[in-house]
Amino acid sequence: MSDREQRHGSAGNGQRGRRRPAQVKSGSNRSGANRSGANRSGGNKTGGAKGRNAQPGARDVALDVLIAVAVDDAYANLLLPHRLREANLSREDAGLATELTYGTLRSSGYYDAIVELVAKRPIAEVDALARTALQLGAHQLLATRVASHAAVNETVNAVRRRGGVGPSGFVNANLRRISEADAGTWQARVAESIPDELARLAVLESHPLWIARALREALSLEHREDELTAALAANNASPQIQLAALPGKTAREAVLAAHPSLLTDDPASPVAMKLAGGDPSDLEEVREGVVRVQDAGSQLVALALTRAEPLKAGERVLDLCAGPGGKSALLAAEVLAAGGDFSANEVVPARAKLVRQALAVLGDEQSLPVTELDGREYGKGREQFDRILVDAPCTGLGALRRRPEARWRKQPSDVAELSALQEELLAAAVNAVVPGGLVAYVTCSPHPAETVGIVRRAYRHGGLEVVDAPAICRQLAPELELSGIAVGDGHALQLWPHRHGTDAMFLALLRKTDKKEPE
Ligand SMILES: C[S@@+](CC[C@H](N)C(=O)[O-])C[C@H]1O[C@@H](n2cnc3c(N)ncnc32)[C@H](O)[C@@H]1O
Repeated sequence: MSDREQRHGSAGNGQRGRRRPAQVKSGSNRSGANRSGANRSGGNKTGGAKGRNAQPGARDVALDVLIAVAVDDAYANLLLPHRLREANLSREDAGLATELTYGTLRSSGYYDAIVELVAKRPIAEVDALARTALQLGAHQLLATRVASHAAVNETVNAVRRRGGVGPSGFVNANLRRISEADAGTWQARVAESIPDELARLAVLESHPLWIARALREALSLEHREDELTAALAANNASPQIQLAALPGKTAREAVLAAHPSLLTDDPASPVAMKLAGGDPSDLEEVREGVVRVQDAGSQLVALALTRAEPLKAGERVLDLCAGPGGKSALLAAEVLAAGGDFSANEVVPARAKLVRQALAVLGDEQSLPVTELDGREYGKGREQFDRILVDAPCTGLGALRRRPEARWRKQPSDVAELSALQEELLAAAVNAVVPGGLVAYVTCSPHPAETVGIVRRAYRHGGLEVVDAPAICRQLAPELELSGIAVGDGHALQLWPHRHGTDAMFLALLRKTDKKEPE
């Protein structure tokens, strides 16, 4: 029976049919366990389906991608389109394979917790193929409307096609056990098995414990710890595609009017729109480069720098960490429209090339120069700027909903490494800006060590005042409910997927004062 025949229809759009579930126990890092367990399986690694002679179905494709992600650190968003093309699935089965892959990846930690309960063994002792297939089967059973018998039989068949009878027997037995209770019952059983409240929530919402703790700490800066469940849950939903109309190149209203059935306006930025469905490149304006695919939070924080006060002719604006150029395009459009000078910098040459491509519709390399320096070199020479964006390299914990496997790959040690670099980049920007000039410090992470921690240290060095970023953003996005985080003598802004429908972008706007106060 084909996937299509057996499926009663998935819950659709990446959302679960009922309640979603999740992972860990008492602080153990499932991410590490995941990979070590996977690697111990050895053998075939991602080598493809053994003895597969029929056309692969949706579950074969999903299983293939999930194993490549678990064992070979593949990126699902890169590999899946490739495998879908190879398998030549119907549109419907391609949709099912996509939902199964992303949904399983997001909730894999939770499904591991269920597998531990049914298999009565630590998940690290389950080999990679069986573990991945059990996650995939559990996802179908508990979070989609796929019929139970199809979820079990087709998943077991996919394992057989790939790995032989040994793992398929284990997968069959345990999927049958999972199928004996409904999603709510499993949720209750997993919850009962984890006494610690935060660890329980982390597992139920399928996040590593350290990330759940960091998000709770970030929310506590706004006295909103009670939003933690919503914040975690938002990372388990597929984001809607948001677009930006490039100022001076096109107007949002004109684009909205041209595509009333496809686009709606998005209140998170003055140039933002939401795409109802389909491929953004179907829009002529996207193909022309005057409308860009861009998270609305990214738009808002970039525009906060150019609109904090009116740009004057001749102002020099720098994007210090520009690759791949999303915010550069928006900033450059604003600066050129005001008669200013824009330049960008990106240390990785391949990404600097992407910045040049992103800027091409606005001007040539002479009018919009892109340098390839380590950003920490800025501020050492005499070149000065009136406004600088530091969109710092960060853990990306604010965009977990976009990369389903990312949460299992990040490590707490990444934060320490990146925060040292973030601090130096911000210091370089402060040196490179003129007295009275503005620096926007931005991360796509709400982790306090990457956000307020960095800004507070820069403020303590003296010579800065904290401009009220929430107040500026309220003017740009009056419909958003924006609270502030106290930093220095002002407030910074933290956006959230669950509250604002954007990535969790952080913004601090800093003005260099004339004289430097002693520390
Ligand atoms: C968060 S991304 C910037 C995203 C970009 N602003 C956009 O909207 O498309 C950070 C960028 O900083 C770059 N980067 C990392 N270390 C850097 C350094 N020392 N100097 C300059 N850029 C750096 C990374 O390669 C990455 O492209």
